[in-house]
Amino acid sequence: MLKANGLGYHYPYKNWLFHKLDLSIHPGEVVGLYGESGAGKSTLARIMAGFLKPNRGNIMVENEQYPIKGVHPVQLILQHPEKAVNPRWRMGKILSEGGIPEDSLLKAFGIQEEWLSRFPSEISGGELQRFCLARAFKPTTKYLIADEITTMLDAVTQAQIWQTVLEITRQRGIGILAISHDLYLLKRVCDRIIQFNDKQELL
Ligand SMILES: Nc1ncnc2c1ncn2[C@@H]1O[C@H](COP(=O)(O)OP(=O)(O)OP(=O)(O)O)[C@@H](O)[C@H]1O
Repeated sequence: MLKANGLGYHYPYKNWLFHKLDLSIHPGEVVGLYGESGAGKSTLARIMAGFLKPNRGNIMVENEQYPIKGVHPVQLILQHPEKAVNPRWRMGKILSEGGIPEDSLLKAFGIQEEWLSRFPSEISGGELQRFCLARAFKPTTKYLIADEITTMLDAVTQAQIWQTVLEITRQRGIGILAISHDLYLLKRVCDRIIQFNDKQELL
């Protein structure tokens, strides 16, 4: 289980974004996080993925407390995949960073051989997001934090990507925290949805 207990975070000299937040995701469960712009969703995403230390509270993944040593079992996927890749590397090198993904993953995401020799600027945003997802599904990955991962994509690509993500996570028992301000999307893909309320606490 991925479990956050009493999390609190504020940026320096700012008010608390959240101050006593409990959240748990079971293996294979898809949990939606819905909230208004600026509520603190992306900040929470970075904390859950271990990139940012909370001011209070703690997080456990499979009974191990953060910070995690070695390859992180919780992988973060961002809205803008271009921010998650080295623009000077070709896609083949980006993909194999931290281990070469299985062929079945590349096939599932429809990643074409010819894209591997291109730079990130030479493929579309949707194609780049497929690479970032394939890279995130390492053998050690247990949870995915999906922060508005299809917001910038057209409806058809959005549906294709989510279908593939859900197929893989179901097969592997991977849990997802799906963050979005698109309640319609969350209702389609999630087992349950939680939201920040006026007091910036989870309902
Ligand atoms: N590095 C930072 N330093 C100070 N304040 C920040 C920093 N990053 C974000 N903030 C502020 O913290 C608040 C929460 O930001 P965050 O990006 O987590 O919200 P969000 O719910 O993901 O919003 P959106 O849906 O618009 O992406 C915002 O008011 C934002 O301006």
